[in-house]
Amino acid sequence: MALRAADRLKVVLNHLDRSGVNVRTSFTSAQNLSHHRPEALQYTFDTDVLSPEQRLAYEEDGFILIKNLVSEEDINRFRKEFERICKRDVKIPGLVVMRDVSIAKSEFVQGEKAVTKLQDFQEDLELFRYCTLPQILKYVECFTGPNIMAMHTMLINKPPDTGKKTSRHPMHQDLHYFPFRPADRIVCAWTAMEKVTRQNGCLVVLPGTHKGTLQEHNYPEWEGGVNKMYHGIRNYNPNHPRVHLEMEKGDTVFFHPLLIHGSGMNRTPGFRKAISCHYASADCHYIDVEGTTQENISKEVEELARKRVGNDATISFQDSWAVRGRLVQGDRTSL
Ligand SMILES: CCCC(=O)SCCNC(=O)CCNC(=O)[C@H](O)C(C)(C)COP(=O)(O)OP(=O)(O)OC[C@H]1O[C@@H](n2cnc3c(N)ncnc32)[C@H](O)[C@@H]1OP(=O)(O)O
Ligand SMILES: Nc1ncnc2c1ncn2[C@@H]1O[C@H](COP(=O)(O)OP(=O)(O)OP(=O)(O)O)[C@@H](O)[C@H]1O
Ligand SMILES: O=C(O)CCC(=O)C(=O)O
Ligand SMILES: [Fe+2]
Ligand SMILES: [Mg+2]
Repeated sequence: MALRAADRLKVVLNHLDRSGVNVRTSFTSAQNLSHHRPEALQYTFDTDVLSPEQRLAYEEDGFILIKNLVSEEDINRFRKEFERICKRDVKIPGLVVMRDVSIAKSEFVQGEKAVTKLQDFQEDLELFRYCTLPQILKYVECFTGPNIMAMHTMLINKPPDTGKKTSRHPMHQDLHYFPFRPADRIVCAWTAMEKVTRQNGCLVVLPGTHKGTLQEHNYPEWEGGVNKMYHGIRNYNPNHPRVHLEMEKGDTVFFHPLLIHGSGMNRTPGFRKAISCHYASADCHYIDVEGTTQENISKEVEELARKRVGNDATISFQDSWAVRGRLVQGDRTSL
């Protein structure tokens, strides 16, 4: 019988360990992204944080769940700040408050009940504290190396579904939104702000899909509507094995930007909150997405930027990321 890939990797590791070859990728190679790394471990660095089993699991699955990583106290503080923002007690530069499409386009609902997502909270000192938590960065470093940029921040407040199924997030790869590479030096940290279950629309992931390529994305043809920029994979295969990531408050999943994921609708009367940050190595570089599958999202982002800042200034897709990115560890070498 064929060995599972994870078992194959274990065999490779054991063999290399016994033969005295150093298989533990070091920060020396992390700093130089083009440096040769053993093929056995392509996605992680050894920083004495992930066990060999955890590294193999991430290599194999493209995600790893760490239980109880963020304290109750911190999460309660993030929740308070979210409430302050929704009540408009604070005005944060650059922050986007997004309402669910089915609510925004029909009823008039005020306050946090209308808010589906906060995006770009990098200027909010309290929420941005999430991105700098040492226990998060300790893990992030295993994927990005030591120079770390917080590139994209979100607080997701998945509302009870209105009946139109708009609370779903279609299956996608986050890399679709990012004009920087290499993909393996990007990681998302996603922390449950309360218990998340299949009932309230937990994350759904397709393990191993991080080993594939970036797929074509566009708006799914959903009768009840789709939220702005919620692109989904065009040829989504509903038969691929799925994992529902049920998590407790404070549990954190780290996942690769090519991992196909989404979330189902919220069938409960409560809101399902999560806070997340996408990190990238500061050594990553911007790419031109013209003529690629990312051209549609880049046009959409540039269009939205034009609406916000007016026609005179042009903000490119790449610029939109460069202005939001914040250094959280090491040196801002490139991004
Ligand atoms: C790894 C990354 C993965 C992702 O980030 S996926 C999601 C990324 N999504 C985004 O970045 C979207 C950010 N959202 C926004 O920019 C804003 O919320 C958005 C959609 C422009 C609305 O801005 P507002 O300031 O609320 O503007 P507004 O109330 O005047 O509405 C303007 C027009 O937009 C519509 N709208 C509002 N919320 C929407 C929604 N959720 N989905 C789709 N359309 C929506 C609204 O009906 C209005 O349309 P119209 O002009 O009247 O036809
Ligand atoms: N046609 C589709 N195209 C893209 N993504 C889809 C499609 N249908 C569902 N999804 C996505 O698949 C994931 C799972 O959706 P689903 O509604 O089945 O949730 P679920 O939590 O698995 O619920 P259930 O318990 O009913 O299976 C979500 O990310 C959802 O948005
Ligand atoms: O919290 C969720 O439902 C998933 C959100 C997500 O994957 C995203 O915004 O990229
Ligand atoms: Fe995502
Ligand atoms: Mg389902």
